[in-house]
Amino acid sequence: MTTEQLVAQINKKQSFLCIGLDVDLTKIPPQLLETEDPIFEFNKAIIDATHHLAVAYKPNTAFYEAYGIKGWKSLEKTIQYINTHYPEMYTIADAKRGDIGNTSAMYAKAFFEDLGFDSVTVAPYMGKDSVEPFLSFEDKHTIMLALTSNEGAFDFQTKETEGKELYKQVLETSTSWNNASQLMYVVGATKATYFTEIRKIVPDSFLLVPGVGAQGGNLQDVCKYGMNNQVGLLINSSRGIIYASKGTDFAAAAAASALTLQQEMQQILAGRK
Ligand SMILES: O=c1ccn([C@@H]2O[C@H](COP(=O)(O)O)[C@@H](O)[C@H]2O)c(=O)[nH]1
Repeated sequence: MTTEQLVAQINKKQSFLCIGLDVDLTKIPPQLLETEDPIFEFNKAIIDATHHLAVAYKPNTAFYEAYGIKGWKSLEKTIQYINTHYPEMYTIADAKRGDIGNTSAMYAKAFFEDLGFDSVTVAPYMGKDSVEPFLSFEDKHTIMLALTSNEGAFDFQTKETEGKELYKQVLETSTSWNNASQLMYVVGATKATYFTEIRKIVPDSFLLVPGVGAQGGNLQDVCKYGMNNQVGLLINSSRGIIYASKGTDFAAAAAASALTLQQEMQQILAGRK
């Protein structure tokens, strides 16, 4: 999916919500555990109930890899289900990959070609030659960690070297890489006050923003400081939506939780006019 197609979906749905599909078998309704593929059945119900309220789905691969081959199969079935039934949805493999060039090329092939995701998250620590193999795929985005939502972000990302914080160096340097227009960046919702500085460096880029909901990030603040004239934000909530209820009403409860965020987003979008 191109950036233009993503922006068109945001305008059409009046939503820039990304729903995180982080399936933990200890948290899903017990009756699903009796099915052959509980992870997929859970995802399918959530997707069918929420696709009209969101523009993106983000399975974090850790939640699938944790269950071995069965988990990877569930991930494959989930992305195939989205691509077949809701091809307008933007998909993010939250895998945080990145390695020497030839290895990164294989990661890119796995997520873009084999699984068919629109984008993948990548760690910037190994630099340009570890990220560019992802960027060489047409109409695919590479979402690089910039300033993460966790407390540990302050261990390295905000530390200064040569008078500049590391996350700013990551942002600035990456803008010169081949196909940099296909980069997006992860910035945590818990770091709302940093968005002004980030927008000075990457005014036009999309930012994937996790941390709303369970981690306590504030949607209004993120939008106030981080929104650009194309919206430029994908706000992710995982646990806050998919575990809204553990009962048989889990999909309806997820939809209600997604609706609350979508309505808040619609109001914010209306306020920009
Ligand atoms: O800085 C980051 C980068 C990634 N994540 C991931 O996003 C979701 C957040 O889940 P919630 O349940 O809404 O807290 C999860 O997959 C994280 O691994 C992040 O939180 N922060």
